[in-house]
Amino acid sequence: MKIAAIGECMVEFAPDGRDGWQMGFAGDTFNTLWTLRGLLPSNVTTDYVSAFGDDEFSRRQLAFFAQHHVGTANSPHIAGGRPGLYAITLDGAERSFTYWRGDSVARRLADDSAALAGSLKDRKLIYFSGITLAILTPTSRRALLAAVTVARAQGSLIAFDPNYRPRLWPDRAIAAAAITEAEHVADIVLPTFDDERSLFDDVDPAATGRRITDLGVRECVVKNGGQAALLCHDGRVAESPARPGVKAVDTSGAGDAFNGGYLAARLQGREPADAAAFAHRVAALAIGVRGALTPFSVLSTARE
Ligand SMILES: O=C(O)C(=O)C[C@H](O)[C@H](O)CO
Repeated sequence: MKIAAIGECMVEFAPDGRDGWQMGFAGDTFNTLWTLRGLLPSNVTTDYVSAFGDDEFSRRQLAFFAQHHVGTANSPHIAGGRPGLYAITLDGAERSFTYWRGDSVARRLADDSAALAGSLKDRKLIYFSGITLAILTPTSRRALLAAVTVARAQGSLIAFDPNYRPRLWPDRAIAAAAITEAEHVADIVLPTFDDERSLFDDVDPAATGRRITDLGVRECVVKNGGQAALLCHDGRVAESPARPGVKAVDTSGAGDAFNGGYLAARLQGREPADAAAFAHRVAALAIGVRGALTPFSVLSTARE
C-alpha cells in the first residue's frame, strides 16, 4: 500500500517547558502523515509531497524524514529554497502559532505538474488540507486540485481537512470558495467545528456535517475539541464521544493526530464509529506531548 500527504512541513519551535524552545519539524498535513506512519505497518510506503530547499534546515528536515521512513516521491528540490518556520506559544495547554513562511519553498509544490502527478500515482490514500491550498497561488491551487481529481478518478481515496487559518488567506470568501472546491473532490472530510463556524457561520457541528455532505461527500467527521465528534457517513449521523479526563500539555496537532488515527483505522478496514473512537485515543496521546508530533513509541500505545 502507498499513501501520500501534500503540504508544507516547517521548522517548529515548541516550548521546552523551561522557558526555551526545542526545534523540530511539523506542519498540519505532515503531522497527520507522521501519525499514519507511526500507526500503520512498516511496509506501507509513506511519502510527503511538497517542495524542498537545499539549506542546512532543508537538509536536516530531509534527514529527519529519512530517519522515520517518510519519502518525498517526485517532490521538487529547489536550489536556494528553504523551509518556513513556526513557533508555538502556550496559554496553559491551549496553543497559538506565529509563522515565518512567506517565502517558504513549499509554496512551489505544484509548480511542476508532471512531478506532482507522478508523486500521486497509485496511492491508496491522498491527504491534503486547507493549509496546503492557502500557501499556493490561484494557478498552483488549480494545478493541485486537477492532480488530485485525476488521482481520484484512478482509484485513490482522497481525504481533506479544511484547517482554516485566516492569516494565510487574502480574505474569507476566497478561502471558503477554495475549501469548498476541494471538498467536491474529497471522499473523507475531517473539519474542526471552530474553524467551520468562523469560515462558514455554521451554528453547530450538525450544520457543518450537513453542509459538507450536501456537497456529495460520503464521509465526514466534525471534530470539536474536547467534546464529542460528529460522524456523518452514508446518510447516517452519530456522535463519537471524546475521552474524559485527558490531561493536556500542548494541544498543537491534536486534530492532525485525530485525522491520522481515523484514516489509519479506516485503511485497516475498521468501521467509521470504531475508527473515530480510535482517533480520539490517538488525539489524547498527542495533547500529552510538547510540539505537534507524537513520538512513535507513544503512538504505539494507542493500539489495543
Ligand atoms: O498552522 C500550520 O500551518 C501548521 O501546520 C502548524 C501546526 O503544526 C498545525 O497547524 C497543527 O495543527
